[in-house]
Amino acid sequence: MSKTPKIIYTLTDEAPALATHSLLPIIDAFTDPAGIEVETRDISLAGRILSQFPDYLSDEQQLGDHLAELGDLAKTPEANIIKLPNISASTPQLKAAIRELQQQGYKLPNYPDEPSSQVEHDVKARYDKTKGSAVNPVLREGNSDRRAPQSVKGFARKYPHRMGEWSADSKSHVASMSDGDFYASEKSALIEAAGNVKIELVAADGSTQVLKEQTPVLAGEVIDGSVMSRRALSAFIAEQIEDAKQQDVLFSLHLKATMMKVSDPIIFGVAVEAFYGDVLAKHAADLDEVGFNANSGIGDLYATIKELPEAKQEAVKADVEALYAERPRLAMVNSHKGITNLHVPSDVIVDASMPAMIRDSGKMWGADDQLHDAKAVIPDRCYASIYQTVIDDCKANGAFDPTTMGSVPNVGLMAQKAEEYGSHDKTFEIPADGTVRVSDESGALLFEHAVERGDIWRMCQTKDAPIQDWVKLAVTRARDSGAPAIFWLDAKRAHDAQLIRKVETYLKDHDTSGLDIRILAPVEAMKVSLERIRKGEDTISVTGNVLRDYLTDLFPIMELGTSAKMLSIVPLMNGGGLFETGAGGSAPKHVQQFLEENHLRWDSLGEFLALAASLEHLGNTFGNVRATLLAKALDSANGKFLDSNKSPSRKVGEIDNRGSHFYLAMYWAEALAAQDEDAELKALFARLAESLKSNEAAILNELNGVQGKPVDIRGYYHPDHDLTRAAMRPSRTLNEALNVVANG
Ligand SMILES: NC(=O)C1=CN([C@@H]2O[C@H](COP(=O)(O)OP(=O)(O)OC[C@H]3O[C@@H](n4cnc5c(N)ncnc54)[C@H](OP(=O)(O)O)[C@@H]3O)[C@@H](O)[C@H]2O)C=CC1
Ligand SMILES: O=C(O)CCC(=O)C(=O)O
Ligand SMILES: [Mg+2]
Repeated sequence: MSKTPKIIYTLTDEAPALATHSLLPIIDAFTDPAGIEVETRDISLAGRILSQFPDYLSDEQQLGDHLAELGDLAKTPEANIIKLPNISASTPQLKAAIRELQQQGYKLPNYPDEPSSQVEHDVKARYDKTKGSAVNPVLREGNSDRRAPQSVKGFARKYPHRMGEWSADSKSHVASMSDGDFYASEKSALIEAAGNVKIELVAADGSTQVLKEQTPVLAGEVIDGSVMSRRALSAFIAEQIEDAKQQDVLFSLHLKATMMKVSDPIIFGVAVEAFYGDVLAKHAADLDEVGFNANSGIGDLYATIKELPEAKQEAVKADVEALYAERPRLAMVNSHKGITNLHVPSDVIVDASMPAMIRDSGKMWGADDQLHDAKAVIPDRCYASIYQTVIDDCKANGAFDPTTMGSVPNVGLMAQKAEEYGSHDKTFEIPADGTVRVSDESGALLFEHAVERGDIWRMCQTKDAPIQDWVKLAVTRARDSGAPAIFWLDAKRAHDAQLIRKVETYLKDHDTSGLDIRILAPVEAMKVSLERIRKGEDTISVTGNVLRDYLTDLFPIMELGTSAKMLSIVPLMNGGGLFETGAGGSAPKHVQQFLEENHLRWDSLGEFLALAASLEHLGNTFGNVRATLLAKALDSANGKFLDSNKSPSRKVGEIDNRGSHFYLAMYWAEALAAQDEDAELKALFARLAESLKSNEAAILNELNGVQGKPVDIRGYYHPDHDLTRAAMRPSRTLNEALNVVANG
C-alpha cells in the first residue's frame, strides 16, 4: 500500500471529548516525530447537526459531513479510525443541542415535532438523521471483538473494584411480557435472490398504504418482522406498576431509547402514560396545547408547561406530587434534583443501567437517596431473560469476586447494520388496524402480521457476508485464546433458527478440530458462562447485535468495574481497522462533576488500548516500522500504567483524567527511551522521559491544583474550543515539555 500512513481520531461529545483536549496533544507529540499523521474528524452531535444545515449557516459556521466521509473511508482497506463514544441523541438531547447552538449564534431552525409544511418535513428529516444511533452503524463496517486484555484482568485482580453484597432474599427482579411482544411475533424469511422487498399495510377497510416501497436485499440475507402490541404493552406496564406497589420495590424501566431510536421511545412513552395517566388525562387539553410528548419523558412535562399560566403550572405539579403518594416508589436518576427513571428516555440505558444495578447488590436509588430492591421492567423477552439469570445466580451464590472471576469476551455480529440496529427506517407506529405484509418483487408474500393502531412493527435485516465473517472471527478467537466459544442463539426464535442453520454450515468452512464450540439459547449460555466465570474460566460469547451491546457492558462492569477498560476492535470487512475506545458511553455524570469541581474522572484506558491497536494495525498494513515501534512501546506503557494504578480517581483533588494522561506520556516516553531499534526516537524520547520524570511533582501540582472550583467552558454540546483546551491543559510544565518534542 503506497498511501501515507494516517490515523483518524474522532472528536465526539461529553467526557470523551473533554479528555481528547488533553490526550491528543500527547498523541501528536509521539506520532509527529515518527512521521505518522493523526487527523481529526468531528462526529459530535453538534457537528452532525451543523453538517446538515449549510444553507442556514454563514460560510465560517459551516461544517462538512465528516460522518459520511468516515462511513466511506470505513469501506476501504486504508481505514484506520479511532472512534470514541458519542451521544446517540434522544429527542430532548437533540432539542437541547439545537437550543445551545442557536444561543451561540447559529441560525438553525427549531425541531418541528409535528411538521406541517414541506420545509418543516425537510428540516425534521435532516434533524432525524442526527438522532439516535446515527454514528455507530455507519462506521461499523465489520463485526466486533471486545475483550479485557490479560494486563487489564491482572489490574482488576490486583486492584479489585467494589462489588455490592447480594442477599438471598433480595426482592429485585426483571419483569417482561408473556405475550404480544416482539419475541412472541417474530417471523423470518431467507432471501434467495437479490432484489427489493416492499412493506405495506392493508387496513381493515381494504385500503393499502405503502410503509416502505423498496428495501434492497441480497441473496442469502435473513429478514425478520415482529410487532409489539400497544394494548398488551399498556396492560403489562399497568400490572407491573401495581405489582411493584404490592411488593414494595422501586419501579424502574430499562430500554435503549437512544440506539433503538424509533421503537424504544414509543415504548418509553407508553410507560410514562401508564404511570402518570391520571394526571395526563386530567390536564390533557392544556398539555396538548403546549405540545407535551410522553415519548420524551415526564421531564418534557416540566419543560412544556412553562408556557402555561403560573396557576396552571402549579396545579399540574401538585397533581404529579399527589400521584407519587399513590404509585409505587420510582427508581431515581438523581434524587437531589428529583429526576426519576421516567424523566428523560436517554437517562437510563439498559446496557449500562442493568449492570450498575447488579453491581450495587441488585438495588437502585430511591427518592430518599438510599439503595432499594427494584423491579426492572424490560418489556420485550428477546434478551431480557439473561439479566434474571444473573440475578438468580447472585442470589444463590453471592456477588462475583473480581479477584478470582474469569472473563466473558464477545464476538458480536454487527456489520452492515445487522439485526435490530438497522431497523430504524423499517420501524413503524401503525396508523390503522389491519395487516402488515412484506412481499418480494414477484408479489410473493414473505411474511405478514395482524396489527392494531398504535402497535410498533419493525423489520430487521442481516446480510450473509457479515454472518460468515462473524463465524470466522469466532473460530479465530477460540483458536487464539483456547477458550470455549458459545453462540447465544435461541432455536425458539424464527430469526435465531435461521442463524443456527447458517452457523452450522459456515463452521464447516473452518478447522475447528480441538475447539469447544457450542450453540445455546441465551439463558443456557448465560448459566454455563456464569458457572465457568465463578471457577475463574473464560468463555467467549458469540452473539447477535443486541446481546453484543448488553454483554459488553455487563461482563466488563462485573469483572473490571467499568467497560472503559475494554479493548474494542472492529476488524473492517474490507481490511481496514476501526478501534473503538472501551465499551462505555459518553458519561454525562462525569461532565457534571467536571463543570462543578474541575475534576474529570473519565478513564482513558480504552483510548490508550485503541491507540496501541491502531498503531499496530498501521505498522502491519503499511509496513511502517516506526508505527510498530510506537505500538510496542505503548503496549508496555499501558502495562506499567495499569500496574502502577494511575487511573483517575473519582474524588476531587486527586489524580484525574489529565494526571492519568501525564503518566501515560511518561511511561510511553520511557519505553521508547529503553528500546534500541531506532536511535533517533530513542534520543528524542529519552529527553522527554527525563524532563517528565524530573518535573513529576510540579506537573501533578499544576494539574491537581486547579481542581475544586467550577469551570466554565460556555457550552455542553458545543463548548468553546479555546476555553476547553485551556481547562484541560492546565500544566504549563507539561505543555512546554511536549512542545520541546514537537519542535524537535
Ligand atoms: N459507543 C458509543 O458511542 C456509545 C455511546 N453511548 C452514549 O453515551 C451516553 C450515556 O450513556 P450511558 O448509558 O449513560 O452510559 P455511560 O457509559 O456514559 O455511563 C454509565 C457509567 O459508565 C461508567 N463509565 C463509562 N465510561 C467510562 C470511562 N471511560 N471512565 C470511567 N467510567 C466510565 C461510568 O460509571 P461510574 O459513574 O460508576 O463511574 C458512567 O457513569 C448516551 O448519550 C449514549 O447514547 C452509550 C454507549 C456507547
Ligand atoms: O450506538 C449507540 O447508541 C450505543 C452503542 C453501544 O452502546 C455499544 O456499541 O456498546
Ligand atoms: Mg453498549
